Amino acid sequence: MSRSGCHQTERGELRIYESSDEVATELADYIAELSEVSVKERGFFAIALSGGSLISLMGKLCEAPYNKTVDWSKWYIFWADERVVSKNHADSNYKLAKDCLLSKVPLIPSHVYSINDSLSAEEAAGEYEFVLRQLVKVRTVGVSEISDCPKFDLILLGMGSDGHVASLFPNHMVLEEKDEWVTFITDSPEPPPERLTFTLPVINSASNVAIVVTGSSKAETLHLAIDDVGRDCSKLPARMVNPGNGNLVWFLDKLAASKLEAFKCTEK
Ligand SMILES: O=C(O)[C@H](O)[C@@H](O)[C@H](O)[C@H](O)COP(=O)(O)O
Repeated sequence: MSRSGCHQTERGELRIYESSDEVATELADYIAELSEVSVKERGFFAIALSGGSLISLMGKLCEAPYNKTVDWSKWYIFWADERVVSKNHADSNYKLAKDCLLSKVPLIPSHVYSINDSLSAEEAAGEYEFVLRQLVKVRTVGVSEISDCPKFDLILLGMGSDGHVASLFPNHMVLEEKDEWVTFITDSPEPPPERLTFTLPVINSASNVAIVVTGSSKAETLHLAIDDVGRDCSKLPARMVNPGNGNLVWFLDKLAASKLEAFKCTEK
């Protein structure tokens, strides 16, 4: 029996693939499908991106058939986290997404909501939240039924080997933030130190959250984020992603999934 495949667990749906190439293809299918459903149902597709390897995997969306079949004019693009650097800096998540995807598909430029890079971290977080509040009022971004938070059609996250998602790092006090939608940190354990990030209430109010993880260096942390390991991992950021009224899907390659119960038990 192939150890790849889908597994429904209490921590969401696990989709495990042979290679990161396969992850990229399936991820593109999944995003294109959600875009079609959201545009049909709401007239918009509000998607939030992160940084890291997930963005190059999304590059498949520039290729056929997606470049022609996706209704790019209905996409509204946001960032679940951003580094406080200028937009043309190598560390900018906006630049990464622009180079890998956004500049290669026919998006409407005014639908791309990048973070203001001329402000301090605190000011930029406040401004981004203000912008989101306006878009929620007019329902370009949906509104959650369970909180006063925005309800993104899709939030895409990667996971660091320490278990961070977006710029929510283990043991950081922003994990406790309940009121703000967008917050900032100035002491990121990974450079650059200043970052903006969606808070957990916003991530957990989305209709769909996908966490994309590849490579063996993430296997042990992924095991802690997904399996019951007999010790308290409830404060691991990746384990705190739990969209109450939405769907959580993990896109994994075999290397990242190698220590998961769901993966190992198909061997027996
Ligand atoms: O801006 C960031 O740093 C990211 O949003 C961050 O959360 C990233 O997604 C993970 O660190 C995984 O990155 P990799 O997949 O490249 O390891």
